[in-house]
Amino acid sequence: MKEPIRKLNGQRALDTAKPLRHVVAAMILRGSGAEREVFICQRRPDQPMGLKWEFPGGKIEPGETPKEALARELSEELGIVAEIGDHITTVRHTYRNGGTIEIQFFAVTEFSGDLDNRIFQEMLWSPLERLPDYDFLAADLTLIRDLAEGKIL
Ligand SMILES: Nc1nc2c([nH]c(=O)n2[C@H]2C[C@H](O)[C@@H](COP(=O)(O)OP(=O)(O)OP(=O)(O)O)O2)c(=O)[nH]1
Repeated sequence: MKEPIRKLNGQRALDTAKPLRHVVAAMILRGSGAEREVFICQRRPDQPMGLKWEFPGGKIEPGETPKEALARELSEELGIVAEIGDHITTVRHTYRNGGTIEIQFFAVTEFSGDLDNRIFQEMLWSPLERLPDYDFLAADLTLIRDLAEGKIL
């Protein structure tokens, strides 16, 4: 590890300080009460953190508001035109590779178009209490537990 860092001209601090990545993700909801379900997606095996489950979304691009970014991601990933609803929560997480992400979660209850799998391994509707059965990305685990226990939504 020492050799490649030295080659970077002594900029070790810059090399290790990765910028915060701003991410948005959707909780697409249907049904109510005990029937309430949320739409979840599994990453492909060849992606980083492959086969983990997540909420559809992605990184905010320069010049986008969080809601604009999420609407774009849902169009690209699922082929839907979504109305981005209330902000639910924001989570910060540092992955083992040293990268920190901040994820803003929004509710989506209205959209047009059929959910079309454009990039995922698998996708499905899950009852909230069944979410802990899926192997979610580490940043999502507290949220998953809170959703399953009825503490959020
Ligand atoms: N969409 C989504 N991303 C999540 C969730 N939880 C979580 O840690 N993430 C992380 C995975 C990615 O590092 C990042 C999402 O950005 P992205 O979807 O554009 O990134 P990506 O898979 O291409 O991965 P990369 O560019 O960071 O290597 O946020 C989640 O529930 N949904």
